[in-house]
Amino acid sequence: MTALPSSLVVLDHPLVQHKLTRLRQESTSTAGFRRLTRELSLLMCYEATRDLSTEPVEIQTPLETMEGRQLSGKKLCFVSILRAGNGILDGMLDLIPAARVGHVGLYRDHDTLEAVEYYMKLPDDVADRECIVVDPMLATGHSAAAAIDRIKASGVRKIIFVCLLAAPEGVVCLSERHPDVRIVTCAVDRGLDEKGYIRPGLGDAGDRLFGTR
Ligand SMILES: O=P(O)(O)OC[C@H]1O[C@H](OP(=O)(O)OP(=O)(O)O)[C@H](O)[C@@H]1O
Ligand SMILES: O=c1cc[nH]c(=O)[nH]1
Ligand SMILES: [Mg+2]
Repeated sequence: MTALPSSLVVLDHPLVQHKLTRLRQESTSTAGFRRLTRELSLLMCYEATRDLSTEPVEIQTPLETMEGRQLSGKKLCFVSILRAGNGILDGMLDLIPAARVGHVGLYRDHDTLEAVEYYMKLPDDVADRECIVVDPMLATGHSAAAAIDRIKASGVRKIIFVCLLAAPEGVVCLSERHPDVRIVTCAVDRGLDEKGYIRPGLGDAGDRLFGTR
């Protein structure tokens, strides 16, 4: 059994596990897969943002004034790893609609399993923001590690990586290349097969989200 790092958070909440099980099922339709991904994204966003800083704010309730709390500092930036990351992005933006968004376009070379970059656009002031990087799958970890290399090169200091499913190999790879990055996921599966797919997994997340296969 691979030793998993302390930077890993696995959401063992019953709602998360129920929805993840439905998501994995081959019989789940494209529409169902999208809806479940969105719902799981809300729950993952809740966990990923638990350390955001807040500040006091005086407000008026219908009955009296009180001191509430509001988020402080610069707003968040979500970074979606294209294309499957966009399925998670939708749910995250439901919860934090004012967040900025960056995109890193990567695909896995089928033979080498290395990440190949084809697009990159981050907000100009991304270096002043905390980034939550989203991609449904952490398989070998090459895509996530390459995306985070590029985001760090833009000066970002705090990054959290959020995915639906992880393989132990991907968790180890990402935490070795980026030990400072917290990983939030719904499950860590058994491992990778010879084609680099997560087993038992859920198949190709991009194809299931967008109905391309
Ligand atoms: O950890 P890794 O081994 O790098 O694999 C994970 C990557 O594979 C999938 O993307 P894919 O290359 O299928 O692109 P897509 O999102 O366009 O389908 C997935 O969405 C991740 O980005
Ligand atoms: O199992 C896997 C591995 C990488 N990408 C996917 O979409 N699924
Ligand atoms: Mg894919």
